[in-house]
Amino acid sequence: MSHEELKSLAEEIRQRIVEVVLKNGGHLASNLGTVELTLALYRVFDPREDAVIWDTGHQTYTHKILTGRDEQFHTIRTFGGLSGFVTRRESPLDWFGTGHAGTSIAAALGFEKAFEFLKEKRHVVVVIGDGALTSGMALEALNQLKNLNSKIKIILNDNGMSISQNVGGLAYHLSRLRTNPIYLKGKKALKKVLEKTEIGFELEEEMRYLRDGLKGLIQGTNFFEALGLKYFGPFDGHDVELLERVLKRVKEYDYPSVVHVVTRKGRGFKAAEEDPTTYHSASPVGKPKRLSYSELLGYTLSKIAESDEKIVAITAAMADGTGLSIFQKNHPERFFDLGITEQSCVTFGAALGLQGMKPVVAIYSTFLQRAFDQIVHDVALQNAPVLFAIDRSGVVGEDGPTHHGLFDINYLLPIPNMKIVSPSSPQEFVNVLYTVLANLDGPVAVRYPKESFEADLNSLFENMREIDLGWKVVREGKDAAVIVTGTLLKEVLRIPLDVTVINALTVKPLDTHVLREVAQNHRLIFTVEEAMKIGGFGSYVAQKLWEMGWKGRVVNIGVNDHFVTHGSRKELLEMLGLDSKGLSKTMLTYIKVRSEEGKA
Ligand SMILES: Cc1ncc(C[n+]2csc(CCOP(=O)(O)OP(=O)(O)O)c2C)c(N)n1
Ligand SMILES: CC(=O)[C@@H](O)[C@H](O)COP(=O)(O)O
Ligand SMILES: [Mg+2]
Repeated sequence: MSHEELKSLAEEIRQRIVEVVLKNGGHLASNLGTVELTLALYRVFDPREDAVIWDTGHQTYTHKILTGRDEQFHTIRTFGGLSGFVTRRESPLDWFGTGHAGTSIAAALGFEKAFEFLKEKRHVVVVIGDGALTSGMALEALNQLKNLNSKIKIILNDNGMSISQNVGGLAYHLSRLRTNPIYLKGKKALKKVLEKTEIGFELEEEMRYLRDGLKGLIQGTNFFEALGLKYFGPFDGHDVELLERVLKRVKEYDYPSVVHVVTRKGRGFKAAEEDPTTYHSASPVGKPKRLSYSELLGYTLSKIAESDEKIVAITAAMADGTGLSIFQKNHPERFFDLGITEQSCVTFGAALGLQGMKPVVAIYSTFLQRAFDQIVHDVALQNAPVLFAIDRSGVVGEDGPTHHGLFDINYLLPIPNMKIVSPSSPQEFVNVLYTVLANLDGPVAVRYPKESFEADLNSLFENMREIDLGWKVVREGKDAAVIVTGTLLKEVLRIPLDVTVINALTVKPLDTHVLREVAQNHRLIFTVEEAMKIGGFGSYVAQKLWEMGWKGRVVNIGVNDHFVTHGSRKELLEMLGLDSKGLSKTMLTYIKVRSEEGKA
């Protein structure tokens, strides 16, 4: 394929991505940045033979289009359609499934060792973004490459951005490499040579020139070389021909190598180039804008922090997603973005809390999984006052199984000192934050879903007050009792059955007073939660009921023991039987059984 043909193929792919993502939603900016890089990569490495490991996996739409999924591409992120991430369920050319950042280099090392044991001759290539590179996992694995005699090739896709501006010392180092005049001069020089000669271009010499030039200019250490890796670049990541030549040469190297390529997030789509943060994870066009729980967190914390200067907020590279960018605008000196470092965020929060501050660590439920040990060892064991704002708790929708927040109740429940609260409505959410921050004396997790709603902020703040975090009986009925935690309360209240409904605001501790009363008046109790059933809220309630010596039947409703696919949140709740229709059906079945048993 000629250079011109490649260029027009890139353009065609780019247009297709824009068209589909504007309709389905998705990671537009990141994908527009990797079109040429992917084309060059697959002209040099064969993903059927060589293990190509994508970090995070949100930038792989061109990879999908080029690896046999062009026809289904229009279904991406829809229920039953292609995943928005890399998954082995979808293609053998998706070598290593991902959705969380930072796993690629450790996985690549594992593949490389396996190929050595199996005596298979394959190259192992990583594509990792500058944001993902700052995560602990990536840095830990980078540190092992030399030690393990690795030869993996790492393509560092540097666009200067995580979801928002990339932060930290490494980001600064990369920006210095990117913006140095030798690179800019070298880029022009390379271009000239390429224009003049089709063959015989000694790229290695050019690369050496760049490398040595950079070394001198940077005065001191290149981070990658200090770790014993060969560093090449930076190169223009939108120049397919140049990248192809670079990769061909690097492929032959017997060293672990980093090829630093510079790309532009949102490339070719003006709105995304100008605002890559908004277009990082774009909503479908035409979706009405409502207030989300994340934004409500940002507004509420900003408001409370006006009169409480102890409050500080911490994010792991998700300032916008968690709504903390709102807090950042209002209280910039009390906002911390530590990059993709969930573990560090939790430990940083623990220490702040132990010194009398009121840290709010806002992390998506799925990413907080990374920091389990820090929650146990640094926070709970020392009873450090930390408010965990656990966003995207429950099913998130289109991002699918790597991103659903279905395990938080289950991993937090057994931790001593930990309190867990699941508000059922925006007003309750505001009041819970207010109450918890006014009384913060140990770890408290507040979990809320990826949901939006019509809301009047003024009215929410007018009604903001300290509340009792105990359970409330919100409806009386005779056929059964339903104890529900979180925003599924609204689904339960739509059920056309004669049941008592209890809003279980706290998952831990259980409100044993209300539970005892409910147990006295009912022989059938349902628990409802948007979380895994095994080891969840329902099991905890059941355990308490047995300990009380209750003799009735308890039925736990939640997510069964399997991973949940992608689709809209509505479709998934329906599929899981967690919407009012599904809940009603399950409950009716047991109510009938119970009444038959009563007759017998
Ligand atoms: C462990 C973890 N934390 C946070 C995220 C959310 N996240 C997804 S992509 C991203 C930014 C990644 O930046 P980079 O690797 O530079 O990729 P780019 O989008 O810039 O191409 C973040 C923070 C994640 N996927 N995994
Ligand atoms: C790839 C990734 O992990 C994030 O970009 C995530 O997809 C964002 O999710 P939200 O759109 O729910 O913020
Ligand atoms: Mg980036």
